[in-house]
Amino acid sequence: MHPIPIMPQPSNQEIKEQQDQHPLVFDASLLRHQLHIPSQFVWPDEEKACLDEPDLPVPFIDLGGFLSGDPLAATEASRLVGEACQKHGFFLVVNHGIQHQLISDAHLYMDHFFSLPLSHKQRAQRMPGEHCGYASSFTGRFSSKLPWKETLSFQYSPRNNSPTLVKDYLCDKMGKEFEQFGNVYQDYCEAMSNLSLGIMELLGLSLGVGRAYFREFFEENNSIMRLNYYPTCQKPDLTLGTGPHCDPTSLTILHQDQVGGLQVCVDNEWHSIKPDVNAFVVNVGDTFMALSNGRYKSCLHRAVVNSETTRKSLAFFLCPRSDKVVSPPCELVDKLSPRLYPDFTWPMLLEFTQKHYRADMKTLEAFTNWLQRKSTHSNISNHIK
Ligand SMILES: C=C1C[C@]23C[C@H]1CC[C@H]2[C@]1(C)CCC[C@@](C)(C(=O)O)[C@H]1[C@@H]3C(=O)O
Ligand SMILES: O=C(O)CCC(=O)C(=O)O
Ligand SMILES: [Fe+2]
Repeated sequence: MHPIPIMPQPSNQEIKEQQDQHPLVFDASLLRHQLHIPSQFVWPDEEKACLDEPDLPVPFIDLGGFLSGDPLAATEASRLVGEACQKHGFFLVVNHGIQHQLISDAHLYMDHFFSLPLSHKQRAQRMPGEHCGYASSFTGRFSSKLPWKETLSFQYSPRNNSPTLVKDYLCDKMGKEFEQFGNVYQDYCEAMSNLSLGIMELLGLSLGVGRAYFREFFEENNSIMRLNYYPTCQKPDLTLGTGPHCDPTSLTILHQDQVGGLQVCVDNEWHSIKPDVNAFVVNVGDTFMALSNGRYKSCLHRAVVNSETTRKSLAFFLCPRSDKVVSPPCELVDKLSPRLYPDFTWPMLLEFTQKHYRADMKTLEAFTNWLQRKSTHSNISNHIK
């Protein structure tokens, strides 16, 4: 019989020294057991989260009547949506028409993907400056306040442009055996895009620009789907799964699993959003805030992690087609409400968040200043020519 070699286990001090000397790799299968949290993952005191913020009692908006064409139900749903968007920019929807099976498949296939060994997931490695692909935390991208999460992101555009974009991307990166995996997310994105167009009708009604206005604006969208996977962490009060931010995108439709961890900031207080398997959390992002000329708020939120259970969320980020100019309809601009943001296109804001600025709670303000500086600069250079 051969003796089984027993590897001596490194002490926490040794782990700390090793990590301070070698480039950081977020391998969740190892890091989730470690008592020492590398300093790059430790958030400053003023941004540290409390894991059990009080639940926010938020009303569920029932979309059943609206989706089946009842005009009175549409008026009521748009009133509730409008109220929530003016106040804090997020709400929950139920009876949304998305098959329960599709949502549970989307969660199940996430488990398959993120349980793969790191090297296998890295076949889809996100490239510097790009927003799509697999990222194990953002170790090569940022050097501090790293998020305790792994993500897989991909682009989505509705059917007539590219009916198999999602599936083709995932199969191309991960191999042919990921065809079923690709089909699930292709279908999930299509369902999310349709749901978001319905919500755009409610937003249009509530803002008084008509039901069709934003639906048409977003009909051909260039959206992003992101799978967020938050491994357990031995010191969850030091870290954050996703730091405090407003989504730079237009509208986010999020499905969180039953673990809990999403928190939103309302009137300067953080609150937890209790998971509900039947509900989607919807939030306004910076691009829609600009489109509504500031009438609707881009919602400030974050995600915490815990020491017991891995958490998952599915985020669909609705974004305008690349060539659409983000400019509010004339009904939302007048003497009392002058233009708050300059015209821009989604690729300009996306590039800003991928190359110049890490998205946080001030992205839209920073982007506006950046655009204004750029335009002053180019006016000066044109003048000099
Ligand atoms: C366009 C995007 C950038 C981020 C992914 C989408 C929409 C939300 C952005 C993000 C989640 C905001 C918090 C910071 C961020 C770096 C993250 O923690 O993932 C952001 C995403 C990103 O830049 O990759
Ligand atoms: O995981 C969550 O609950 C929130 C994630 C999030 O805010 C994001 O991906 O933008
Ligand atoms: Fe977000």
